[in-house]
Amino acid sequence: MMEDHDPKPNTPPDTPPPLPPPVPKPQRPPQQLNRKPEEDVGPPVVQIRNLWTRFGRTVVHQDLNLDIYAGEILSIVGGSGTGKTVLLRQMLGLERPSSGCVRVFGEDVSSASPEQLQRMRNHWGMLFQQGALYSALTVFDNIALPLRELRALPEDVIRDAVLLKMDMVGLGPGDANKMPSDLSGGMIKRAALARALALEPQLLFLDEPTAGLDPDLSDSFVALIQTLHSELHLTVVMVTHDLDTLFALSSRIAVLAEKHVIAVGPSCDVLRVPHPFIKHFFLGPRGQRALEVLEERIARKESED
Ligand SMILES: Nc1ncnc2c1ncn2[C@@H]1O[C@H](COP(=O)(O)OP(=O)(O)OP(=O)(O)O)[C@@H](O)[C@H]1O
Repeated sequence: MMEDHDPKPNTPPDTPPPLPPPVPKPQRPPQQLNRKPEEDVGPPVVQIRNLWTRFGRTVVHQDLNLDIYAGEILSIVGGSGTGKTVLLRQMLGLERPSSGCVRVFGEDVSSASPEQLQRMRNHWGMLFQQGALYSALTVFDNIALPLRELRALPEDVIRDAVLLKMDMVGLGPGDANKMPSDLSGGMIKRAALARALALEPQLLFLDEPTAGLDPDLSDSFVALIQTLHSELHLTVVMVTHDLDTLFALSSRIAVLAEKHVIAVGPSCDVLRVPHPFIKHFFLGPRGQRALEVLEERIARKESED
């Protein structure tokens, strides 16, 4: 999708023109990757414009721009300290940028009042890496919390909604009264995902969703996210260091380096950007292994289709 359209030579089919000598493709400057997917996907769900973040004299983001479109899974990657978490927190309205703006569903999160933010948050869900569940509440009460906070729903409606969400993430009614300390790592993630989905959000934020899971649990959690993403028509914004998760889930990847987004696009396009971080992150031994797994998955899917 990233290449410009080559004009077709206007010659009759029986007289093919001689093949020109191969011309090396010019390297695209990375910022040219920063454009929307080709299909008509409407206005961005998340729009970040000219964003600067400073902590004292430290500049973390410098004139950062990023658009996230409906229905995609956009993953943010970058080296340690490049500001991925801060950016996620700014999208959630938990931190304000020093300047610039972050719009979610067209509303400016960066200047919203606490009341406006609360209303906006009812349209998105968050799965945090840590502190996923309240340890003093049962699984049921953790998932019911966002519904109860609305102060508008009767308990029987809440009960049905919670059990439905538990079923969606693969938890049974027998898990409802368990405490978080009784759950395995994979079940904690599933319960936290159920809570993130409690208000039926259109937008889901995931911070390191598979961190701390062993490879099998990680694979099944990735498969669950894939299923929910397509069944619920979610837009997903994810921060992850895990290359298997990244390649398996991402529609597009945004790479943070040098204080801004140096490339954003499908993984195959981002991998071609000649930047030292991209080479190091994606094309080292870990990246090669994850790519091989991805290629196997694609080949398997193609042969099934
Ligand atoms: N409240 C704060 N006050 C001062 N500096 C901060 C604050 N929050 C974040 N930072 C700094 O901003 C930079 C970006 O932090 P952030 O946590 O977003 O990085 P990250 O890309 O998520 O890193 P990692 O991959 O290691 O989690 C870091 O240098 C961090 O120390």
